[in-house]
Amino acid sequence: MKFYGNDVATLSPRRLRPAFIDDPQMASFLEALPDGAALLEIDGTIKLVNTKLEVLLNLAKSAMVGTALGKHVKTAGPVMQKLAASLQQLKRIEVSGVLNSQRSVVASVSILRTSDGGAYGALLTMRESARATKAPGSEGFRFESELPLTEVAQYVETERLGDLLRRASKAIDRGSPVLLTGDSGTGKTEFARHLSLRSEADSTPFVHVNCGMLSAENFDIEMFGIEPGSELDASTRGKLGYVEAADGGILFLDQISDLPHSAQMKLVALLETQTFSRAGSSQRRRIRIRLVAATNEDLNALVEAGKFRKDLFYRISVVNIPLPTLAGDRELLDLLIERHLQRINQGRSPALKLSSGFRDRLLAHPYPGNMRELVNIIDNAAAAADDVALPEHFCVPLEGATSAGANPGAVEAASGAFMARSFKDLVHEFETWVLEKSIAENGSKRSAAKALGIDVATLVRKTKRIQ
Ligand SMILES: Nc1ncnc2c1ncn2[C@@H]1O[C@H](COP(=O)(O)OP(=O)(O)OP(=O)(O)O)[C@@H](O)[C@H]1O
Repeated sequence: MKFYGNDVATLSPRRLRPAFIDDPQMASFLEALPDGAALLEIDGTIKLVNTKLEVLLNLAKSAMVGTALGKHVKTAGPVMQKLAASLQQLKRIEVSGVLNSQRSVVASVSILRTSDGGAYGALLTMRESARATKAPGSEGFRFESELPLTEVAQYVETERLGDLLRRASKAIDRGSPVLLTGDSGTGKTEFARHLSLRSEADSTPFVHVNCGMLSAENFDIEMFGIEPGSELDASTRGKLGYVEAADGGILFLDQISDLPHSAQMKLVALLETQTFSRAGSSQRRRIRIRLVAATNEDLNALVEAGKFRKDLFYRISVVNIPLPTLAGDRELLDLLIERHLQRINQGRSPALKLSSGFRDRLLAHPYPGNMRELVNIIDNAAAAADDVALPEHFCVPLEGATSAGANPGAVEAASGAFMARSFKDLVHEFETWVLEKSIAENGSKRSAAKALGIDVATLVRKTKRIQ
């Protein structure tokens, strides 16, 4: 009989009991869970959803209940595809990945079974994650979840950016490296993240490495990890390197021109062989990574000057994607202003409006800091204005810091003493003053970088020069 019972369960899957789903205690149980959660039939139909899941997926309950999990793959992204596939096979799964909303999540599907083993439903859970629970804790690794939700911009895609994205994802899908070039703040990092979502490649993982934070000494350990139990392994658990963490996905090498020379050579070997050894082990491991590199330097000039290896340059610059400056792209500027305003107003009452005077200033500004600068200017105005941003709320990061009397260079300039100094020294002194002041005022390098509208890796690199 039992055998028969199991057989019936296989032929005609059991279902969640309606009384179970309709019981208000069940809904309150789901609400009490610390994660986003949904109760599913084993055919994937969503029966109950808690509020946390609605927020994570940015989908209303009414849009989910009664529909198939697989229907939401487009909205949510490949994470959902994996969950739906594992449910079809009645397998438990835990996956991490990035939703289309750019939130990094850990999600699971657990099969609910009766005591005789028959599956009658499934529980889906999802929570926002530090993507690298499996990756090393190091300053050079930017955990996706370190970006607070409010800081993750909705990606704005102009026709030009769309073309570039298509070109780059084709290259990635062919297995070719992609080099993103463009001034600071032109959106290279954001572009790389979107590339990982669009590419046919498995979009998880996406490992973002700030090369400016890798030294020649720590390169092997950070990139290749430590073999568990080897003499280098203090913890006995080993350490996962960036390369291994990126296996099957994208390794994003940001500010690649900052890689130490010896490390450049090791990177060439990695790209040529697609193999590596963990520190403390001689065993070669094969990996499949897609490389996206970014720089705001002129790599050609660095090669000429002997500061960047030619062989690495040729390896990474197969497909070059130049990102436009904001000042040179009016469509991008208009779209960014509207989207950023919408985003700010989502949690704001009364909503912020831009006066025509403020808007004129936004349109006329040259944006040396590109998109990052625009975001800062609007955020500053949102903090200063009540409901209308007026021209006096237009404040450019650093503009205030250059007023006479505020910094040593300005004091010397006023007294004429600066004439005796080289331009380079004066600029260096001013930069040192700005960086130190900002770090002291903001409490950390990361917050200082944000306040100054520069990348944290750039700030770290510049402060290294000061020491
Ligand atoms: N297409 C986009 N739509 C909306 N916001 C964007 C877009 N691209 C970039 N941003 C925002 O602009 C800012 C700068 O982007 P990002 O960090 O990607 O620039 P970057 O070129 O990598 O800078 P750096 O060279 O200094 O590292 C970020 O706040 C980012 O969220």
